[in-house]
Amino acid sequence: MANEAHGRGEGAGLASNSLELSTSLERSVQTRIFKIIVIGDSNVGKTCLTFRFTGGSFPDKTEATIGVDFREKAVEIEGERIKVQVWDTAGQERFRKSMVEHYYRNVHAVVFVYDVTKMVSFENLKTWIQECNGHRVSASVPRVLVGNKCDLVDQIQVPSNMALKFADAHNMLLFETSAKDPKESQNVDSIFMCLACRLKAQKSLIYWNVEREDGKVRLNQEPDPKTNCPC
Ligand SMILES: Nc1nc2c(ncn2[C@@H]2O[C@H](COP(=O)(O)OP(=O)(O)OP(=O)(O)O)[C@@H](O)[C@H]2O)c(=O)[nH]1
Ligand SMILES: [Mg+2]
Repeated sequence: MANEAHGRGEGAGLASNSLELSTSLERSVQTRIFKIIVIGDSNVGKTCLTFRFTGGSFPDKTEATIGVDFREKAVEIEGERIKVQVWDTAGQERFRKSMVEHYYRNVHAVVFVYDVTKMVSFENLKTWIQECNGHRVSASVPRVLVGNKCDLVDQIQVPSNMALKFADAHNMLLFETSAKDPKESQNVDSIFMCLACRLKAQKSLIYWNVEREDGKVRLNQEPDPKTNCPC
């Protein structure tokens, strides 16, 4: 009897375990991952911006990024849990050469960054856009422009109207912000959240995270032209 009772108990345990497993599997299968790459000259603050978004703080010290650093943040948009995977790329040519193909492969959105206190970093945006276009990034992949280091008010070289004109000409939204200034942290978040909202509406740009299975599955659905993006 004792064995029987024990046996029954085990069975119930198994059932609840498998229920838990399937629920967690379902949750993980349903998590979409959006790959967003952050591009721009060295020293413009790409690492600090991605750190601010994913970690909520400004790093005390950074070193030039070598290759790429990945940072992830789970966000919830209209009740859906989404993983925003930020690819913080190297600005220095020697540290990025071998990685460039990987940056652009299956990218969902691109963030171009310049430093508002360095005109040359703004002028170089043309080259970054050319590189991006050269890697067959589709026109439907959303792109935004970010002018960083706005806290250095006395040193600003790139006027807002010039940046806005450039952004308009390239069909991008412009964010002027500071990774350093804590008061700007919401603005930094909105760069990535705005892109995530747009991507959520584009059903073709979906990667499902099948954590317990081999790799990721790409779904080929038609894009949904309707967007709920608030920006
Ligand atoms: N004042 C100010 N300094 C910043 C800001 N963002 C970054 N910095 C500083 O700018 C320097 C470069 O920042 P990083 O984030 O490492 O630059 P990066 O674009 O990642 O550079 P690479 O990895 O070489 O491509 C660091 O000394 C940061 O502290 C900002 O918003 N304001
Ligand atoms: Mg960096």
